[in-house]
Amino acid sequence: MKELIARSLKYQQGVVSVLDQYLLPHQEVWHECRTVAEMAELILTLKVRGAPLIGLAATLLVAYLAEQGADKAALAQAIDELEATRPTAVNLMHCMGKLRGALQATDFASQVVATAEMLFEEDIALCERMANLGAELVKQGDNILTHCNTGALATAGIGTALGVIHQAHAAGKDIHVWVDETRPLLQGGRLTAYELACWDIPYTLICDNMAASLMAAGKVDKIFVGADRIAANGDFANKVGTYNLAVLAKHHNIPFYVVAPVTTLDVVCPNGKAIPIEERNPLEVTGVSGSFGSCQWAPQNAKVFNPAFDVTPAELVMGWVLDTGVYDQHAVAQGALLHVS
Ligand SMILES: CSC[C@H]1O[C@H](OP(=O)(O)O)[C@H](O)[C@@H]1O
Repeated sequence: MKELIARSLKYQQGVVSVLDQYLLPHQEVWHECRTVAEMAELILTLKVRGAPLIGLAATLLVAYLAEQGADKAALAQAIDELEATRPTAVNLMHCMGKLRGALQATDFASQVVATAEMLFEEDIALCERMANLGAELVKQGDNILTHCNTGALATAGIGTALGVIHQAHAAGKDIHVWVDETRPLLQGGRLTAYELACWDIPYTLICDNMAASLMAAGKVDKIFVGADRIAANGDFANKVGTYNLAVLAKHHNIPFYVVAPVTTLDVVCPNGKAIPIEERNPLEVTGVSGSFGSCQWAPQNAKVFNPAFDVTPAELVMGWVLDTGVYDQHAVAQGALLHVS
């Protein structure tokens, strides 16, 4: 496999390495990964996270095993086990499906490696196209609100929603970003703030419960978020708290955009009700972020509801920014997303 390098994932000197996103922004720790169990643990604990990145990390691990001489049955099992790690992000299913196709070839090992290289390099190009298309929607001086983390850490390229923000800034549009901290794991406060600081993009960090009053005060011009799965009718799943923003945006008449590559589309999924929502460990809610559950602040044995995602109905979305174009509510209602992937 050729050398492949992204912000939080790389294949270099014959090994797959991932940046531990749970420890960012205060520690940059890379983990070498040589087994399915190691990669599964990294994904399950969100050391490796972000819908596109999850799929690519799992893919590189399978390609590494293929190069190490794993047989077809072992590779098929690796694909199944990695696909089961996180049920909502369809990019993982997309990548694993492509690898299953490669396994059908006589020269399956080289086909798996070639597929991994293609998917990795494809994501870089998809991010570039989304960033350019989405940046056209940003006006000079816009105050943009975003949720969770959708930057270079979550993809092999510049990111999805944060890629749009990066490109708009690079085009000199003098923007400011409101960053939702994104409870409970603080992907916004820890990772998006970190990426925007690295890019010298002005931002202000807020708690998730502060977005409403900012919108009411007229301080939010547009909202850009990522997605983990977009259904055929345009309903989409994204980090929990996204639906809140969409309802508030509708109430305050603020343009609300979803930014995602076509690999996030699931046209077999008819609508948002059919998207599986991952529920996670209660300790993520009751513990201090980064303490791995060790520093608990909630009452002992508190009953906890911890869905990692929520679903936003298509009617709350002004536009879907995909790498193939920007689709408005009319186009999506006409089934435009069915003919994209
Ligand atoms: C371009 S990342 C898309 C998506 O993934 C994140 O979820 P997680 O941090 O749990 O992997 C978040 O929902 C982002 O919007």
